[in-house]
Amino acid sequence: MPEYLTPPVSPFAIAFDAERLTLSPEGPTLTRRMSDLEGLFLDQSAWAESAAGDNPVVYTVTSSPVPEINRELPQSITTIFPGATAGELWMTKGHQHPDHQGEIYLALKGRGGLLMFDGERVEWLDMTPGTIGYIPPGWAHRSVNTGDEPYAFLAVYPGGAGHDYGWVLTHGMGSRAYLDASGSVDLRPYAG
Ligand SMILES: O=P(O)(O)OC[C@H]1O[C@](O)(CO)[C@@H](O)[C@@H]1O
Ligand SMILES: [Fe+2]
Repeated sequence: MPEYLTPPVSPFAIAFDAERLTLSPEGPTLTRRMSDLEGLFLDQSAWAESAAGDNPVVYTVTSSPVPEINRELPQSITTIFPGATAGELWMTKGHQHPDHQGEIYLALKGRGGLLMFDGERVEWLDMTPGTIGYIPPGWAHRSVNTGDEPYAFLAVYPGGAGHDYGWVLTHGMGSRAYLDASGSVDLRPYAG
C-alpha cells in the first residue's frame, strides 16, 4: 500500500487524472463500507440490515502522498457511489476539523452536494463538475451523492486540521438529504 512521503517534503508534481480519478504518485487509499457509517443514517435498522447484509462500499478516498501534518496541504479524491438507505442518500461520514481551518472541494464527476453545519446554520451547495465548494473554518462538512452514477470530487485540505468524526455524532449535520418524487434534493431537518 502506498504511504505518505516523509517530511520535509520536497517540491514535486502530481499527475491528476480527472477522468480516471487518479493521483500519481499515490498515497494511502481507504474504502468506507456501510458498516463504517454506524450512527449516521436516520433509519438505524435499515443501516444495520445493510451493514450485516452485503455491506456495500459507500465511498472510497484516494490520497496523494503529502502527509497529514501541520503546514502541509494534502489532496484526495473521494468517490461516493449512488444509493440510498431508507431514502437517505449515500454520503461521507462527515467531520469537523478540530483545528478550525478551511478546505476546498472541486467536483469532478457525477452530481452531488456539499452539506455544511456550524452548529447552528446549515448550508448546502449543489456540486457538479467544475464547481469549487469552499468550506470555511468551523463548518463541519459532509458530501452526498445526489445522482445515479458515482459522484467524485477533489479535496485540498490543511494537513494539520485533523478529522473529528465524534462532533457529527454529537451535533448532527443540521439536515439530511433525500430526493423528492421529481428527483430534486429534499433537505429535511436532522431529527436524530
Ligand atoms: O473524512 P470523511 O468525512 O469520511 O470524508 C471523506 C474525505 O474527505 C476528506 O476530508 C477530504 O476532504 C478526506 O480527508 C476524507 O477522508
Ligand atoms: Fe475536511
